[in-house]
Amino acid sequence: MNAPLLATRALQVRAGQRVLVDGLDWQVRTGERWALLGPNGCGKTTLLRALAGLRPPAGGEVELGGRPLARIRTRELATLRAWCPQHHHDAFGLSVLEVVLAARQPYAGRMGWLGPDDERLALEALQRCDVAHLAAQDVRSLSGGERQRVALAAMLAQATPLVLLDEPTAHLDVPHQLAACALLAQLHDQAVVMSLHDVNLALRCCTHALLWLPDGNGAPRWMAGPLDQVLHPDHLARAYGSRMLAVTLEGHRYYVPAPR
Ligand SMILES: Nc1ncnc2c1ncn2[C@@H]1O[C@H](COP(=O)(O)OP(=O)(O)OP(=O)(O)O)[C@@H](O)[C@H]1O
Repeated sequence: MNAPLLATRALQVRAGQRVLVDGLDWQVRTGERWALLGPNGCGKTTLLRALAGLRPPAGGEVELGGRPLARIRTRELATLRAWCPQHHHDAFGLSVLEVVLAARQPYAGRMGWLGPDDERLALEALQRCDVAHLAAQDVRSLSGGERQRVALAAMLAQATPLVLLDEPTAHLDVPHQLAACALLAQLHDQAVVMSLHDVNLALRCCTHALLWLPDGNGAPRWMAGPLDQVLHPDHLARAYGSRMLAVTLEGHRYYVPAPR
């Protein structure tokens, strides 16, 4: 088994007075795709931001490639992990190609110049995300789904060993959700951690899951492991407070909420 790329040790994450994650010991390896699952407000985004190095943990540590995240400088960090947030705020009228090229900036030479290879990689990424035809368009004019696919293209262009995505399929229509899943499933040389609301998408494109479970009193527990161990109907019912039925259609397993 290869060494963990991302590891947390006794990780604690808080938001205000709330403890969202407590004592999390967890490891992510290259080739694995983890779904972060749990109800609204359980802490998926806050945990992802802590893993990305965008907020300090309240306790414990995050390690990337065996090094404490806090000791990795910003520029190097940008070559090690890509962060694809849930919301995109575009302040300037950059073209779509310029936005994706910005993801190549960590690899720029001393003068900050990008080369023809960077442009080729950016264009390839746009093509893989079905937005090459928008390359010259002002990023502020895109639809929600188009903007999301441009963000995925930027993530591909950044070419980092670790990819962290917050609800990457939000805003996408069903064919593009499936295409995004297929794309992420091809990233065999990278590790992927993504928050998702759709358990069935997780079943389709992930190998592992980290599932929020309520704890009667005190901090919640996050259950980590291979998908088929974690995504059990009983666990999902505890997490979401709603009974789930497992069905098999054309050889694929799906979960549907039971009628109340
Ligand atoms: N500074 C803060 N002070 C108090 N509470 C906060 C603060 N920041 C975030 N929270 C709360 O922390 C909780 C976790 O938020 P987070 O965005 O991580 O949840 P999430 O699981 O990603 O939710 P969703 O599925 O709705 O996107 C929320 O209840 C949020 O209101």
